[in-house]
Amino acid sequence: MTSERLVIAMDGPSGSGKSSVAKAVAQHFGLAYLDTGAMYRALTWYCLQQQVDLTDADAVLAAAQNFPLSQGTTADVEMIEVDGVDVVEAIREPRISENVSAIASNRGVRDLLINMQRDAIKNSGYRMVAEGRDITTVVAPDADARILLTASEEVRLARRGLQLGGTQNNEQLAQQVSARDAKDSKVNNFTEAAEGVTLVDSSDLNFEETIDAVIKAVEEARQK
Ligand SMILES: Nc1ncnc2c1ncn2[C@@H]1O[C@H](COP(=O)(O)OP(=O)(O)O)[C@@H](O)[C@H]1O
Ligand SMILES: Nc1ccn([C@H]2C[C@H](O)[C@@H](COP(=O)(O)OP(=O)(O)O)O2)c(=O)n1
Repeated sequence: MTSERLVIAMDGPSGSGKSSVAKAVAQHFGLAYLDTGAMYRALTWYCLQQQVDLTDADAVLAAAQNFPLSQGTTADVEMIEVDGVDVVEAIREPRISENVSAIASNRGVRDLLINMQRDAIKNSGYRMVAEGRDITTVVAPDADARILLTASEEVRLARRGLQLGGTQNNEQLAQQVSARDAKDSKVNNFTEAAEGVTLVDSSDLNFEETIDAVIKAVEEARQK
C-alpha cells in the first residue's frame, strides 16, 4: 500500500457522470471517495423532515449547525445516515432534487459543509476523490488533479432519464437537471474549467471511455 498523497477533485453539472465516474476512478487508484452533493441532499432531506421553512435562511442554517450526518467514504458501499436513518435512496428522490438548490445557495450552510469536506479529505490521509460543484475551485484548489466533467445538456437529460427508470417526463427532468443547474450556477461556475483544471467532455464517450479519459487526465496532472 502506498501512502503517497493523491487528491482528485472533480466538478461538473448534473448528469455529467461525476458520481459514477468518480467512484470508478477511486477504485482504480485505491482511494477514498466523497460525494459532496449527497451532503447537500442529506441536509435537504433533514430540513424537510424537521419541517424547516426552506425560504428561511436562518432556520436552514440553524438546522445545518445541528446536522447529525454520518457518511461513508468508500467507493463500493454507499453509506449515508441522518440521525441513524439510512437516507441513501431517499436523497435521490425528485422532491430532494427540486429543493436542494435552496439549501446549497445558503452561504452559511456552504461554509459549514465545505469545512466538513476539507476534514474528510484530511482524514483520508489526502487520498481521496471528491466530487461536486466547487471542489476544483473552493474546497480543494490544491488537489493533485482537478477535472471538470461535462456533457451536452441533451446527453445529461437522457442519462438522468435512464437512471430514474423512465419515471420522469421531459418537463420533470428539465426541472431536476437544467433548472437546478441554472440555480446552482449562480453560486459556483462549473461549466467552464478554471485555470489548471482539465476539461473532460463525455458527450461522445461511453462510461468506460470516460473513466479512461479521467484516469489519463489524472496521470498527466501527476506528472506536472
Ligand atoms: N459516459 C457515460 N456514458 C453513458 N452513461 C453514463 C456516462 N457517465 C455516466 N453515465 C450514467 O449517467 C447517469 C448519471 O451519472 P451520475 O454519475 O449520477 O452523474 P452526476 O453525479 O454527475 O449527476 C448514471 O446512470 C451513469 O451510470
Ligand atoms: N460541492 C457541491 C455539490 C453539490 N452541490 C449542490 C448542487 C446540486 O444541485 C446538489 C446535489 O448535488 P449532486 O452532485 O447530488 O447532483 P447531481 O447528482 O449532479 O444531480 O448539491 C453544491 O452546491 N456543491
